[in-house]
Amino acid sequence: MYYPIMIELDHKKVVVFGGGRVAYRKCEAILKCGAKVSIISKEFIEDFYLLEKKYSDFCILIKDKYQQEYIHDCYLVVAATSSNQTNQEISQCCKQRKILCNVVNSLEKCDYIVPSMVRRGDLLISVSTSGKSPFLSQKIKKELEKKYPQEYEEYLNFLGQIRNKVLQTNKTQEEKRKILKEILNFSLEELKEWM
Ligand SMILES: C[C@@]1(CC(=O)O)C2=NC(=C\c3[nH]c(c(CCC(=O)O)c3CC(=O)O)Cc3[nH]c(c(CC(=O)O)c3CCC(=O)O)/C=C3\N/C(=C\2)[C@@H](CCC(=O)O)[C@]3(C)CC(=O)O)/[C@H]1CCC(=O)O
Ligand SMILES: NC(=O)c1ccc[n+]([C@@H]2O[C@H](COP(=O)([O-])OP(=O)(O)OC[C@H]3O[C@@H](n4cnc5c(N)ncnc54)[C@H](O)[C@@H]3O)[C@@H](O)[C@H]2O)c1
Repeated sequence: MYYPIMIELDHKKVVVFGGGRVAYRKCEAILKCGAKVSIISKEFIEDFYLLEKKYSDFCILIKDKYQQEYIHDCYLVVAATSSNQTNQEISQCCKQRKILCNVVNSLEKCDYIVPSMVRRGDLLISVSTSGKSPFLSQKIKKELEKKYPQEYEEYLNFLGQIRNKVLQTNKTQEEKRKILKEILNFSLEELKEWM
């Protein structure tokens, strides 16, 4: 059974192998979290060059085939080449160096797997099928996107502000808990009026 965690990637060094659609999806998600990403591949799809522009201080594209020297002093690795043999070598190298590696073509070789995600600011809803059906994860994600629209970002920010205020009062622990639970019965508009 998998144990879910949220990893702080800000300014951490991540190495991704592969320059296709799957590597691109992984890189985009990792770059959004503020990591420094080196991407090594024999070829890159066009979108990578836009990504390199957008995250110029955080992203470097290296046109080369896999070599183990690239796996040095890094925090996370993604093996996303189309060569099963290469992905396996990357996985082995990471094991020796005790670096966590995601292997996109082999669940068994993964030290960690990536869930499907709905982000609304600081609200993160993630879905995983433990590798059984990534398409089901994607389907459930789409359902959740409808149930939790963009407004949840502002709503959560507001709840956070109210929580800080309530925690600063000299009410009892029990009273604070009661208020923080009850405010969830109100919509953003109602809370704004109330404040
Ligand atoms: C959620 C998402 C996140 C992401 O990739 O960031 C993700 N896969 C996504 C899409 C997707 N993946 C696949 C297809 C093609 C259709 C199909 O085959 O079903 C599509 C659809 C598409 O591409 O649109 C095929 C596939 N996936 C894996 C294997 C290898 C294997 O099973 O061993 C193969 C077969 C490869 C082959 O045979 O060639 C493995 C993994 N894929 C995972 C995550 C991890 C488990 C997540 C979970 O528990 O559900 C895990 C274990 C490892 C990992 O990658 O972390 C992302 C949805 C993005 C979104 O939310 O929109
Ligand atoms: N985990 C997932 O979510 C998921 C989803 C779909 C497919 N897959 C699997 O992911 C893999 C990649 O899929 P894709 O669509 O991105 O493939 P792709 O063929 O578009 O891209 C593969 C990339 O790997 C590079 N490459 C190949 N050998 C290399 C080497 N030795 N060193 C460096 N780079 C090398 C190629 O140049 C290419 O850029 C496939 O094995 C596929 O089965 C995984």
